Amino acid sequence: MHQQVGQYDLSTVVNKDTFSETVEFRQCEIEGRSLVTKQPLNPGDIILVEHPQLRYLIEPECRSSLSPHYSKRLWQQLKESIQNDEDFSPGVPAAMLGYLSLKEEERPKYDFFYYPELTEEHPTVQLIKEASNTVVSTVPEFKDIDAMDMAKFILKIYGNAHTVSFAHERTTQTHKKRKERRQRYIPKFGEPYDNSAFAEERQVQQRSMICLMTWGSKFAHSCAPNMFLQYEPSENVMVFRAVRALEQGTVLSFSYLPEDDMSLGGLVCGTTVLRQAKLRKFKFFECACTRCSDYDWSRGCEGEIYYHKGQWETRCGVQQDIPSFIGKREDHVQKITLAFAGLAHGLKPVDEDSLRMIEPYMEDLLHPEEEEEDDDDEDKEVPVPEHHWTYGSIHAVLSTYHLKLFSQFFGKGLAERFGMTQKGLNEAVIYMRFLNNRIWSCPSGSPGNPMAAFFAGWRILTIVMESVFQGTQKTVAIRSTKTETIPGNNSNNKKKKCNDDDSDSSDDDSSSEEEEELVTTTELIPMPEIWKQPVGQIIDIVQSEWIPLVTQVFHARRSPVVDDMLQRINQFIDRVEQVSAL
Ligand SMILES: C[S@@+](CC[C@H](N)C(=O)[O-])C[C@H]1O[C@@H](n2cnc3c(N)ncnc32)[C@H](O)[C@@H]1O
Repeated sequence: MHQQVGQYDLSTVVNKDTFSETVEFRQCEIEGRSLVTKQPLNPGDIILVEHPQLRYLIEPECRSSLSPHYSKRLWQQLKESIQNDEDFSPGVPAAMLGYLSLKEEERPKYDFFYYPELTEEHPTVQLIKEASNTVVSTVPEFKDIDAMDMAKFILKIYGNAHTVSFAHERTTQTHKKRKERRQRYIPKFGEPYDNSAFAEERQVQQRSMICLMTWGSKFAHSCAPNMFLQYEPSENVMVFRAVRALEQGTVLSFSYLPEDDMSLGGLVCGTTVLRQAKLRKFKFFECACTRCSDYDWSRGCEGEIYYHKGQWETRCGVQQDIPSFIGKREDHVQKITLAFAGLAHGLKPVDEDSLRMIEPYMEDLLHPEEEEEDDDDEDKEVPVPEHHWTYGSIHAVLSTYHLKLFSQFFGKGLAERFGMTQKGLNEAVIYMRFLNNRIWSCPSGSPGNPMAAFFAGWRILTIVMESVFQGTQKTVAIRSTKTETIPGNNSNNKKKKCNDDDSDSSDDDSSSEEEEELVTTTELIPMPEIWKQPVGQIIDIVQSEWIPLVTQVFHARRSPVVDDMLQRINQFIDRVEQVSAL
């Protein structure tokens, strides 16, 4: 089967011509029906721009065009139908509301979507069937619904839809005032670089929405995908771009696991076992992508032993200490690292006790204390291997702790006295190198996931940038006289004059005080010598790898979010250059 996409409905596709020229619809051996390139493509080429066929909020809070049937009572009843499984709350209730909003005549459109057979012994299939039966027999709004048709619809959502997060700004009185204050500051101090204080003040919440795409759902999944997808809320379109050069006849893929997940790369940076478990549970298939078929590089096995398809393979001899990390202890370390990452990155509130534990706990994972010789060798703790993904996450958490959390809780002065910034910068270098060596590309030479590595690294880079900005400037208060605000006058000279006046304040003429006001301004100060090496190493990675990749991938169609990221990186590099010259 080689079919032209034009034989089907292209009404949701924005770039109909290029989409039809670029891809064809084929039955592939591993991935089933898929979209395959009809011609060679370059990184950044736009493959598909598509409006969702259906979209709704995952967690609605009021009745709106995105959830026309919402009511507090109904939502509660639907949630109760799946109360035994946390993983599915609120995905299933939201899909049920989505089904309720479908018009009868729209239903045939959903025949084009793949779903697993209802007879499958798959736990998700069973759960969705049971929940649908319960709701139809107990909730009045659903009494005329065919339970099995709704179950099929929910399975189609799970199997095919995309979850997109978008910024949602809350506008309460306080926030309005804060916004105004921020606007007043911008002309004085410039745009803040993710100054998280401002980010919190703005109260921009991330909301999640389900988008079902007619054609976007036909692409295969890969953990080392050849496309990157991004939702653009301003146009309500999903954009699929090539991330590397592709030959004619290549199966197009994106990652069904979110790559722009900023919680340190999430699953895409995790082990094959974790990624496959998630895809099995929510997408109903065993992933057979190149990264899942390769050795499991994120398990930290190098040189001698490889974890491959559930068992150890050796080339030359056995290294006992590496496998001993896999298993119970590995699971434990993963859980702890992820919990701390959640705290460190503001996903959960951090209490002081956990904060105090972060550093010693992470250090102990990296360098476990030597235990007394024991008969029971099996329980002997080994350091987290250098190439295990949790090793990367541990350094990301430590970097965040040193650069941000410590000073937030115990004060900036103390942090500086303890050399926290330098420690944090060193940790950031280790993490960013880890991402580039392990996730960006696979050590076997097969492609990795550079976009996921970029987004995971961005989380740390913003913290690094913020620390360097803060550490290379100081705020000084100066007196300024209103009468001196002559257009075209050099403001620096003006400030200098005021300072000079200040130094001789004993001679101040008190009659002029009425005309003076206190103004704050920032002055650049040199970067501490010991920061220079890690900051230079970070800039090397960003300049040699990150900027070229992102610029290439987004060149044909710009993205406001990515433009903003690049602009902030460039401002950071400029700042480092400026203060180096001081
Ligand atoms: C969203 S659908 C993709 C379109 C689907 N092939 C169809 O016929 O409509 C996802 C399904 O495609 C197949 N698939 C996609 N990527 C795969 C992969 N990396 N390994 C194995 N199967 C894959 C699986 O059957 C999966 O359930």
